Amino acid sequence: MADTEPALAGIRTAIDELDAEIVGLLARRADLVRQAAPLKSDRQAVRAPERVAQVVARVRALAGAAGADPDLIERIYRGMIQAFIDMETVEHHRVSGD
Ligand SMILES: C=C(O[C@@H]1C=C(C(=O)O)C=C[C@H]1O)C(=O)O
Repeated sequence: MADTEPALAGIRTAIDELDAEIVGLLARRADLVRQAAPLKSDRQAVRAPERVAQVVARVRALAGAAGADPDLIERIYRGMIQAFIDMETVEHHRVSGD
């Protein structure tokens, strides 16, 4: 069997480069989500399920256009948004005491 190590190393280098971009984008997204916290009335408003549905529908369409699997992208987004909701809930409690 051919030596697969160089190919795997190349893939991992490319993944590392993308992760640097993704983390930068996630930091910007987290900052925006944090700014939304004081604008919400209560915990239900923090969760905003109708907005989550809107975001998921939009990224599924973007995934399709980009040649990615919409189901995979939805799973990633639902996990990410839940983490942001947890963070926003802590921030909402901090600023409103609710
Ligand atoms: C940032 C918001 O708050 C929450 C986080 C969302 C997100 O990460 O996209 C979407 C809706 C809310 O669950 C918002 O209401 O827009």
